[in-house]
Amino acid sequence: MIISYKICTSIQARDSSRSLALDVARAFNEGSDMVEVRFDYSSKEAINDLLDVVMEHRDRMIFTCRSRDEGGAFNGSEAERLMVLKRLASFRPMLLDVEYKTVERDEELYDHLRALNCDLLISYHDFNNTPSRNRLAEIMDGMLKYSRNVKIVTMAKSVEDNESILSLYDIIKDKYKKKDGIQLVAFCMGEHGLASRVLCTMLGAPYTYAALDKPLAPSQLTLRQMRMIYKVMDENGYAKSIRNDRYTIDMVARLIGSVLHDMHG
Ligand SMILES: O=C1C[C@@](O)(C(=O)O)C[C@@H](O)[C@@H]1O
Repeated sequence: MIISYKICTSIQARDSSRSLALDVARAFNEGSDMVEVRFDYSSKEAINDLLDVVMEHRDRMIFTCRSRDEGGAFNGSEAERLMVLKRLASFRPMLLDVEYKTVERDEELYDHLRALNCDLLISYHDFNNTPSRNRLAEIMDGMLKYSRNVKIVTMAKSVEDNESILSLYDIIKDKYKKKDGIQLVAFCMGEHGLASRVLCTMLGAPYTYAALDKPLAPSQLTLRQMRMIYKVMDENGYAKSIRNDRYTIDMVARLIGSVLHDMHG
């Protein structure tokens, strides 16, 4: 395999620890490199039991409890959500995903999480549109003050939005040094953004996201679909010709369409 890519499968932690354990096992068996556990789908009472069953894999896991205003499903107050985040951090997963907006407005939370020595993934989600390239770069610079691990996921309204979001990888290369160790995951959601979900890892993202079955975000592909798309790209020698331009994005979008068609047809 020439194309190097990693996939993080997003899993909803609902209240049954047994089904969470089964889903996690399935994701790893089906070739997922990492798992994102979405604790915003569980009640706060269930969290300890759920943590028990994922503990052994925590060094390959991203934990999060996403706020409702960034696409999450948490059913308690904001104070309760912050308590959950602190609890999750105390288990020291590979990364704890916390929204940029949350750490920006709550320095105390940020200091607390840092004091627990938990590596943070600072995230930004926009479910309405994709800001301009300049605005995306500004957002990313602000996020980098909090962690070297950052994630920006926005809604694509047009094919051009893929180019905007993927331009962040060039900015990282031009503006920062390798030794800064910045790990950026940036892609678009929505049907128009599918190519960026696949291309991001080929342009510098350490991993992309996939669903186990049902998508947890607009147009999230499944782990099986993602793996098949990369396999076909590899077999057809795509690695050589990958750039962030309209031609590549259209080519990859067409390939995704035909792979999905063949898988379901
Ligand atoms: O930020 C992301 C990416 C995502 O929104 C997606 O579109 O694949 C899925 C979320 O679970 C994850 O936290």
